[in-house]
Amino acid sequence: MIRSEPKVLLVEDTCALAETYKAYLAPQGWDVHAVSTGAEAMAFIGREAPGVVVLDVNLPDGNGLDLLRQIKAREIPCEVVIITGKASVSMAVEAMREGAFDFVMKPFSADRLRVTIRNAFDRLNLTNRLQELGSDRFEGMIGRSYAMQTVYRIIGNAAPTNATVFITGESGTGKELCAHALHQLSKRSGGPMISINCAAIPRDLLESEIFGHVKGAFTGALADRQGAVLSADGGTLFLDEVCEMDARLQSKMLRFLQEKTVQRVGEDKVRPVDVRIVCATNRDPIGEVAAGRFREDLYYRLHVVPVELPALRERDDDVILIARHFLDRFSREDGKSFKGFTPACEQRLLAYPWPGNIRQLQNVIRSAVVLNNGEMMDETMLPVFAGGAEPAVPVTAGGEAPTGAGGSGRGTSRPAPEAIEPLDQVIRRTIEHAIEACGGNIPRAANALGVSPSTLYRRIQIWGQERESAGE
Ligand SMILES: Nc1ncnc2c1ncn2[C@@H]1O[C@H](COP(=O)(O)OP(=O)(O)OP(=O)(O)O)[C@@H](O)[C@H]1O
Repeated sequence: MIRSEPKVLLVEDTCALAETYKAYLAPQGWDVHAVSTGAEAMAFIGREAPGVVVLDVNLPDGNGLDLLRQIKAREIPCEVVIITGKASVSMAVEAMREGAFDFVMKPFSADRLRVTIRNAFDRLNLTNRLQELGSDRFEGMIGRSYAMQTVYRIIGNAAPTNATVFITGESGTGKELCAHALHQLSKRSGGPMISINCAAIPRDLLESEIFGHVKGAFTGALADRQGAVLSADGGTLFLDEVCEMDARLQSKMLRFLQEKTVQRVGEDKVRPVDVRIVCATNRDPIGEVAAGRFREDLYYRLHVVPVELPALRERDDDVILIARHFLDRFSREDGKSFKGFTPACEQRLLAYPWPGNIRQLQNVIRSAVVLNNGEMMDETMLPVFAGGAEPAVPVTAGGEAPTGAGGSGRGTSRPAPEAIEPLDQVIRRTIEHAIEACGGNIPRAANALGVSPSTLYRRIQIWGQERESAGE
């Protein structure tokens, strides 16, 4: 269980500076401790579990980045704020990529340090709330797979900052939903969020859609248009399919990012704007740069915090959680009485590769609810499976398939309904078998099963809790 006491650890080897920071933080009522080396810091963290660690990048026994990596590798539940000088700012940027909450550059005011630490505590509290909820939802996103937990953590860390976020992922993986989460969790959530799909707007109109125009600037400019950038002032601008911009627009975008000013088409006036950029693509942006279709300098300007959304087929059993959510929602909306999926149907949902990801899953379930009736949805109601994707029969570590699992493929003989083993039971037996076969080594068993160790730890925890509540 994550602890969130307002305990702050300062890791700073210059005594005078440590005392100054302590004095800065004294009025906040936090329990502030200072140590001067990385080794002392790790010992303190292990013993006292501070909520926030404020870390100088230069330490006598290594650098702050190494310490940050140790904290992250051990999954220690705390937020890390990096203190950096001008000379080591690139290390601080690297630290953000490695999961630091924020960095403050020397010299900084007492207020800057206090606000950053307060934000870090807010972030930690939010994370704790999510942990308590079992983390299967985050700002409208459903899923508790390891891959999605990582995404939630990056969103949570990036949201309160002004850093540009670059979201990649196949079509339908939730890139727009992710952009909304970033806006909602930011301090800009009271401001506007403007979305522009660069692929959906004709290329010759895109510039004025983004930057605006004045009446008469070109044929068809019948009235002034503010444009997305000015409309997003004080908020977030989401540029979807950003790789579709042509070369001219890419240069204009680069200038805008450098100067933070905007000039509408046909107007001399330059206006300052305060906009946070989130962009997304389902292309491979590096490939687009290599092919000369996307400017490298623009790519690096935009690619500050990358978020990679995994394909649905890479999210363990999230597909079931999401499918149940859609089944429930559409059943309610359409006045149907579906309560769940049959075990065989869930196996087919898990086995299917979902090339159109969550959008495809949503559409498939929507039409199945409209076209069918009953309490349990079975695989015959989902025509997407007619293509013949075989169900994912969990294979035990010994190599054999457990009895009663699967067998619902078209053309194979069906097992008797009473022979069907509940999916949870099949999964549990498979996992227990794998752990036994790997001599109790959970990471090795996870590797053999093709899931993350945290998936196994989570399941083991749940079984423990079930045993406890059953009084075993
Ligand atoms: N984790 C999730 N849980 C529940 N619904 C989701 C999740 N991710 C996406 N969705 C839903 O799936 C649909 C597609 O999501 P979204 O439009 O964000 O995808 P996208 O990656 O932006 O797609 P595209 O690349 O085609 O623009 C939306 O209806 C969204 O609400």
